[in-house]
Amino acid sequence: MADLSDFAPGPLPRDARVYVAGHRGLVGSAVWRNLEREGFTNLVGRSSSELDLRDRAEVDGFFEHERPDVVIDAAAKVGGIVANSTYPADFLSDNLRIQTNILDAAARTGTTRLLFLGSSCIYPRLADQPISEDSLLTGALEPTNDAYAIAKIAGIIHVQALRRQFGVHYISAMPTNLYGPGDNFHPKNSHVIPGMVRRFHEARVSGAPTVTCWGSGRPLREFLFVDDLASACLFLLENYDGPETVNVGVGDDLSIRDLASTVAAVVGYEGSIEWDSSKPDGTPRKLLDVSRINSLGWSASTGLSDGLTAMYEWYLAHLDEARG
Ligand SMILES: NC(=O)C1=CN([C@@H]2O[C@H](COP(=O)(O)OP(=O)(O)OC[C@H]3O[C@@H](n4cnc5c(N)ncnc54)[C@H](OP(=O)(O)O)[C@@H]3O)[C@@H](O)[C@H]2O)C=CC1
Ligand SMILES: C[C@H]1O[C@H](OP(=O)(O)OP(=O)(O)OC[C@H]2O[C@@H](n3cnc4c(=O)[nH]c(N)nc43)[C@H](O)[C@@H]2O)[C@@H](O)[C@@H](O)C1=O
Repeated sequence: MADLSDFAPGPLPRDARVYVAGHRGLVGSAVWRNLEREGFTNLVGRSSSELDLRDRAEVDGFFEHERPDVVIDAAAKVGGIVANSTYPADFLSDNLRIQTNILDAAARTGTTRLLFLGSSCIYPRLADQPISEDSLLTGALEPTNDAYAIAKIAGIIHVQALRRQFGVHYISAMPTNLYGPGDNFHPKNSHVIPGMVRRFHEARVSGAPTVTCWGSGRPLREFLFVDDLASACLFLLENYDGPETVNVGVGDDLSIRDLASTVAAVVGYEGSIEWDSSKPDGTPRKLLDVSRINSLGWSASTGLSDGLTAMYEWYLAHLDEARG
């Protein structure tokens, strides 16, 4: 294994020991697939039942034993707008513990490269659009996910602090809203795209004349296909070594109302769509400025309709698994 203690842009050795935290989740499974495709031969993963990342002693023991060279942290308590507003204490506490345990253990046991994943909800609710990385900590957060956002902001600062104190090559990236194969299709706790895919699919199959979606349909959101994020993760580990976080998105957005029509078309649902205004809208707009990652040489490659089609094919092939 080559010495990775000095950063130089370029391919990581394919025999580097890479720990993908959260390797069974939406992001972690895509990262794992991409690393295998790229020829990595020494991957490490643990499910939450094998290793509870909230438990500091367990995490210390795991790192002492496995001593990964590279860590991609895609483990977190994750959910859509309703899950975030219903369980804020869990989103704050679980995520602070998971990321703190991983970051401290990695630095202590000699992990040389690490990528921490946050989320675009770390930025102020009314940040200027598109949202640049410099908007961090310049205004009040969106209340439906402030607890989760504060945990993720702590992760960014923790990465910066470890770089300053120990000189490690750890970085962070902030993805926009994601979707893809292996998503969470829970009817209440999921994000908007898997929630809609499931609802429109079930309505088409049952012949229901109406599907009800949440909120006003007016908020604007940007959506990144998860395999594109997986390629960005490897790209950043191989090409970026700075304290500032890096946004990962596609650079354009659409209204939730237009998203609903697009998902309905992909699924083949032809009934009407109604809106439940008792459900929260969340932040009015969340479009990332992706010029930093674009100027480094990476951009997203999967369009929304292609990504949704691939996701729906996966859903149809994994109906039992997807319904939990
Ligand atoms: N989905 C999205 O739209 C977005 C996600 N992100 C970020 O991407 C990352 C991954 O999210 P995503 O893949 O969607 O989430 P998922 O819920 O699909 O996956 C999360 C993973 O974390 C693991 N995990 C959770 N709690 C624990 C624990 N206590 N101990 C060990 N492992 C645990 C789970 O393991 P297991 O399956 O074994 O239980 C699971 O594999 C997160 O940091 C998230 O904030 C950022 C922006 C948007
Ligand atoms: C990734 C991101 O995810 C969350 O923030 P969010 O962007 O608000 O994400 P969401 O996907 O849940 O909703 C987007 C919009 O869509 C509307 N909407 C319509 N119908 C459904 C629906 O069926 N399900 C859901 N979930 N939303 C729906 C919904 O009312 C909202 O206006 C945060 O937890 C945050 O922490 C975070 O990081």
